Amino acid sequence: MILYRLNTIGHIVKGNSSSVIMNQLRKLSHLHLIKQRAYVDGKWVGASTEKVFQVSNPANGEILSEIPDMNEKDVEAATKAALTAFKKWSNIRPYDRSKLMRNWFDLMVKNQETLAQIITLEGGKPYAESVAEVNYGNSYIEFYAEEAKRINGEIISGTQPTKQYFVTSNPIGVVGLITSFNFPLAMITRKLSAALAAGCTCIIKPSTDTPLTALAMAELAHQAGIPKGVVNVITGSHGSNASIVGYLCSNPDVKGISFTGSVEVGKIINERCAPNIKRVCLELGGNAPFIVYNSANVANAVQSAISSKFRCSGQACVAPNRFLVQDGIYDCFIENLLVEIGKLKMGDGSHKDVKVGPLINVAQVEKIRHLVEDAVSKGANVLIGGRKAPLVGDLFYEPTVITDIRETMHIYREEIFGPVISILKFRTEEESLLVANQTDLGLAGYIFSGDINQIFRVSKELEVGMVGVNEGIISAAEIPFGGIKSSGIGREGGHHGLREFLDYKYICVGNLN
Ligand SMILES: NC(=O)c1ccc[n+]([C@@H]2O[C@H](COP(=O)([O-])OP(=O)(O)OC[C@H]3O[C@@H](n4cnc5c(N)ncnc54)[C@H](O)[C@@H]3O)[C@@H](O)[C@H]2O)c1
Ligand SMILES: O=C[C@H](O)CS(=O)(=O)O
Repeated sequence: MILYRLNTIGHIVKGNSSSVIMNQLRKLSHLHLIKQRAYVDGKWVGASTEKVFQVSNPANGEILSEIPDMNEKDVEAATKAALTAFKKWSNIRPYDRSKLMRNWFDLMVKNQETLAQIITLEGGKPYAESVAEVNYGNSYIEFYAEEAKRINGEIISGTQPTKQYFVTSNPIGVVGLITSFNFPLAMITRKLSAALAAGCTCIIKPSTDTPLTALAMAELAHQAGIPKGVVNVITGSHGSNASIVGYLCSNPDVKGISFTGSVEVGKIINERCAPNIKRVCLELGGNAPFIVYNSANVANAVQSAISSKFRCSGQACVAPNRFLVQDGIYDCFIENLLVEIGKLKMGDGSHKDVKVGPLINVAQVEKIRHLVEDAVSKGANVLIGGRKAPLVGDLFYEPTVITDIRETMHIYREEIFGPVISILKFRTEEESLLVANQTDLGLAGYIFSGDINQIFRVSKELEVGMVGVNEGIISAAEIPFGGIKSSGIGREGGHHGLREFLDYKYICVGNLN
């Protein structure tokens, strides 16, 4: 049988690359969680067409694996499996759901190193960041394994003596979970854990660029005893995503879609779900302002800038996108920032001293290049970086600081999603708020100030879903993560995240005496 392999740039190459791939897999053989099949109805399966696509390491282009390039027929099979499983999963005792989720959590913790290696291999982020992501992602499983036991109803005391009012919370049914490339474990557990706790069954469509982590997680869910059909993972190439996700959006048996990704694709999904009035939760792009006032602790502001900006090489939805620095501490902030950026080492994330890895693909690198070149052509100044790093690898862009940003520049309004700090100087608080809110996105925002009155004033006025005050890393399993405006609909994490997968049912018992 000649295997047709659709590689990531869409060309069909005939089957003699299997030796390359098997050699690569042999090198990874200790990574027992690297899969070459998708996971449907408790079984490891290929695509009905036998098509595959390749997953590569963005640090060096090495092929890591070939996995199924699936289509609507494959998604239909997964949907049927999830529908069958829902009847039982939604009716087992919450304590039993909780126990199975706890089993999965324990296996995810036990396999932390292998999971982190897979994240670094397919996503490129430094290994230490991958370990942090595994811990962060696992905290959602732990949190919702507990929440599963506390999904209670209500008894409402009414004004009518012959009636008694009850409210129950019930799982919405089969849900589609579609996730982005940048946090391939945490973006899944943030949705999947809440959905499982609520009693829903799931069809996961991970990013085409980083699917291996999802498949590894499915293996551990299988080992944990989570029943067949409860968790399903469908994989697809860039050319297959629209049909796979379109099927999930339009099939009335799928009662909700939880999507993490770009605003552009989020809008497509929202439109596709509208005809069925399907529940949607959209976690979309950001354009976070990072405002440093004259009263700020500059050392803390600089360290926070580095930690929040260069996480995943700047490819984080909550990464600061526009740095607004007040005139009184501008020079001090810039001077200290350049010193710290000069310490950052770029390279393959599997090397322990690397702090900045590659971007995920050529499109991302070219987007960054265009944003910087456009800004420079309109008067911006590059203080450090500002160029690709071909000597390190095709997908590397140097950590960059660019100043004198103006409204006419694309970098002023667009989500950068790369290792580029763009800085504007401002004079007054009013000016900072005007610039900060001058975007149709509203996910996160950051304030660095020593004035408590200013902190509360600005926090109130910032048009975002989440505010970091004197802190650059704000995500946690207990909090309602999400944004406003075009950054999305709904929340993930905390008890708020459960509500995305639950419906209320009101029961009125009358004729009582
Ligand atoms: N708000 C959040 O919680 C959050 C978290 C992470 C990333 N993001 C955002 O995600 C974006 C980066 O992630 P990305 O590049 O993976 O996003 P993306 O929108 O390109 O892809 C997201 C998912 O949709 C799939 N997809 C791509 N094109 C599709 C199409 N036409 N139809 C159906 N599905 C399609 C992808 O395979 C992936 O699984 C950034 O904008 C970032 O801000 C937001
Ligand atoms: O990219 C977006 C993620 O949600 C970032 S975080 O790890 O949740 O902060």
